[in-house]
Amino acid sequence: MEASEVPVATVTQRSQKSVESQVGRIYESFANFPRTPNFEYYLKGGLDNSQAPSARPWVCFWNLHSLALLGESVDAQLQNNIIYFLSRCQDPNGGYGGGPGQMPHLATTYAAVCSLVTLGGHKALSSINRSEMYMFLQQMKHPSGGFRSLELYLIPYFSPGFMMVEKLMSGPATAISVASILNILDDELVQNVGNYILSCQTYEGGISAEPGTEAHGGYTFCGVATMIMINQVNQLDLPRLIDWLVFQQGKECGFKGRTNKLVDCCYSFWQGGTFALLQRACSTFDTKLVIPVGGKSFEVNFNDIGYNFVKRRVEMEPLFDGLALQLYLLLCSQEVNGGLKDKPGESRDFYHTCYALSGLSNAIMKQGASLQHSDSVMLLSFEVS
Ligand SMILES: CC(C)=CCC/C(C)=C/CC/C(C)=C/COP(=O)(O)OP(=O)(O)O
Ligand SMILES: [Zn+2]
Repeated sequence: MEASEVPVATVTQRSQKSVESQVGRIYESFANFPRTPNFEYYLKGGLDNSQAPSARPWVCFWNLHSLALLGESVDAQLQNNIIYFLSRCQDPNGGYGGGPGQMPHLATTYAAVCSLVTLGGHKALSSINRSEMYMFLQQMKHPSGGFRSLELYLIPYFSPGFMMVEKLMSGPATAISVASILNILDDELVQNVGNYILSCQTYEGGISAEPGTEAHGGYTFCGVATMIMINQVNQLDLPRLIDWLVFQQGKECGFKGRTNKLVDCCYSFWQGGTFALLQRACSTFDTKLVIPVGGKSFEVNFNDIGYNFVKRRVEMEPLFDGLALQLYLLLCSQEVNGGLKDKPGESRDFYHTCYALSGLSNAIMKQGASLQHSDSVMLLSFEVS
């Protein structure tokens, strides 16, 4: 080949190469960072506590909720052990940490409270310190309407002492549902939460973890459930939200968490459960999904949330293919030796088992049938006091 025939990279191709190598370097350095105990890390934790040392109340919740969905109970000895263990995770100033002596965190607080409510009974419920819990939730509140997950969150690999105010969508959802379950929800805690969630609804229609980021099934469930609990769900752009949601059921029949990603059994609950919430919320609108835009403020009616809401009759047609979803869950997500997994080729874990069973339970519900008590524990509240 003559020298003149050797293809010369264009300016655009050279810039593209340079960007790719920069991005490659960023990925490489991220891969070498020590993992922070963030939600995704411990969600994907393995089958035993040792792999999820900062998520032990979650391990309690995923297993208790799975057993409840299967109609099983735990024996008295195990119940006592769980109550005792969670009481050791409770901070004297309110909230629950990921293990005994760990700093309280909203996500583990939510998991601990849901575990105790699932167990039920005086001993479990009275172990929750409600007045300190209220103080803890107040401390976690941020003026933007978001909630911090931890009081101070240090990111050592940025700069020492850098303080990140973590306001992921799971913050408002866990804080508001804990307050609602414990009957300590008030106007002060609700202040600005709706605005924060509205600022997270994206151009696609789904809800993101924080403003300006990508819509995701997990955060969409959190956002919608929270808006229902604070009686502001009709402020969201619901037609657009439902449009986004229906496109998340993939051709494999399971749900994906976000556009152009792969299906994963846990979204059977996060996305499928959002349909269940919207079907109940929308059944009360006389406007049939024509939602007024802007301005109108809605009063919070704390009596119309929780178990009453979950038991509402559903008049709307199903909005996703529940039978196809059941097939995906039963044929593609089940492990031969028990447990459920994200997708074929992955291994089973407690998190996916819990949310695949929750999604399955939602998918097999008959039109108009009321939810079982155990189906509703996730984020939806009922009063315990
Ligand atoms: C109440 C509460 C605490 C709710 C949590 C909500 C929730 C499940 C958020 C999603 C976090 C998560 C595991 C994202 C997966 O990202 P990925 O990039 O690994 O997976 P993807 O490709 O499916 O998006
Ligand atoms: Zn998953």
